[in-house]
Amino acid sequence: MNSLPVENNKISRVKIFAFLISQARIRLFPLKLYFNCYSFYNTQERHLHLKLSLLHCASLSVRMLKIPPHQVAGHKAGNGKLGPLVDESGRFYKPLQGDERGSNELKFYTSFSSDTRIPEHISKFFPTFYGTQLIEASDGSGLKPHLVLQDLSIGRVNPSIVDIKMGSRTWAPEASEEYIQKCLKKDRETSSLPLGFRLSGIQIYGNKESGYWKPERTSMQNLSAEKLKTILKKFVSSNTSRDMNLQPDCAFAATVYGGSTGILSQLLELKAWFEDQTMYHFYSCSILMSFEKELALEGKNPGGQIKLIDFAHVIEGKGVIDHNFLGGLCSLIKFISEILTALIEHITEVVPSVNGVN
Ligand SMILES: Nc1ncnc2c1ncn2[C@@H]1O[C@H](COP(=O)(O)OP(=O)(O)OP(=O)(O)O)[C@@H](O)[C@H]1O
Ligand SMILES: O=P(O)(O)O[C@@H]1[C@H](O)[C@H](O)[C@@H](OP(=O)(O)O)[C@H](OP(=O)(O)O)[C@H]1O
Repeated sequence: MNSLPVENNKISRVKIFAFLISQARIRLFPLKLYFNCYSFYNTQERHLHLKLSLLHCASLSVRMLKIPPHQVAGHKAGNGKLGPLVDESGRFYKPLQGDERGSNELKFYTSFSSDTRIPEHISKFFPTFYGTQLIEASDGSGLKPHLVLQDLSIGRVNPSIVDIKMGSRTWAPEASEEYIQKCLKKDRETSSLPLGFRLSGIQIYGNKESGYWKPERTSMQNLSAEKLKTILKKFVSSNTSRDMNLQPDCAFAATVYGGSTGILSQLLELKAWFEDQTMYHFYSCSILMSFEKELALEGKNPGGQIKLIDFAHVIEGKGVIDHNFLGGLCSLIKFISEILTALIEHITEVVPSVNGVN
């Protein structure tokens, strides 16, 4: 788009007035304005009009930024802290951390989003990357660069979400000795080392009355295999958030974890790629698992999905399989498969006796 050459193209006061009026009614979609309104504008004036309208809309959307309502882990905005923000159009703004974590995550998104070697059935597991943008930081420190990502919770009303930090080891070989020691300690003290992943944060929707069950994050990180399986069962159970201490009934396991489009199927698709790809090593990356329980309650598809997030510690794979991530993924798949197998065994035990066969 060319900018308006002032000498050749004087804009009359009437036109400027008309433009200002249109700005007062700016809720109209700018393209509609561009094509339908003010036919007395010439092309260059219309281009200028469109540019200003878009700028105005951008500033409106910036004003509507808010703290993500469904964030379960990581650095959080609020109380003067720096954290991600979302807008109503479905964008998630993650502040670029000032050190190499920020530059590394930006490097990853830039390279991955234009990497033609990534098949579409794999890129769908990653948030869409829209570049970076300077926006007012949540800690009040002024304009700061943010990664602009697809908001994975957009359209969800009451999502159940779990952030699963993958791998027995959460540090990349290039990290500083101090950082390695910090991570080593945490990996040893949590389920990361023995089980290949840890639950970084979780929220489980109960029902309208009881709302969410959102336990203290640290209480979810060092679970034994048995307790971890119970949490993954609770995730897909009909228990309200007040009766989470009761035995989970796995009422929605089949529709959320099972089926041809369910979470297990998606995990297996991801595993097949990890068994082959040697381009990246995803240290400290998370799988975000979510679904909408109310849809399951209504007998509809609850939209179980997995997405990969947090790429601050991703490094080049240099032709080597990412055994660290793959090991964690196989372990997670085993947990979910066992939950589904137990469900099938339970049904085959119960159904014949109901029919009087046994
Ligand atoms: N694209 C996204 N859309 C919606 N929610 C997201 C998105 N990315 C992250 N989140 C939410 O934010 C949380 C933290 O994300 P992320 O791990 O990227 O942040 P972080 O501050 O780097 O975390 P950490 O401190 O663990 O390194 C996730 O658990 C999830 O709830
Ligand atoms: O070292 P970094 O890159 O700055 O970020 C930390 C890292 O992602 C840890 O894995 C995370 O622990 P979790 O397993 O709890 O997510 C920790 O959260 P914490 O500060 O809340 O412990 C983060 O601060």
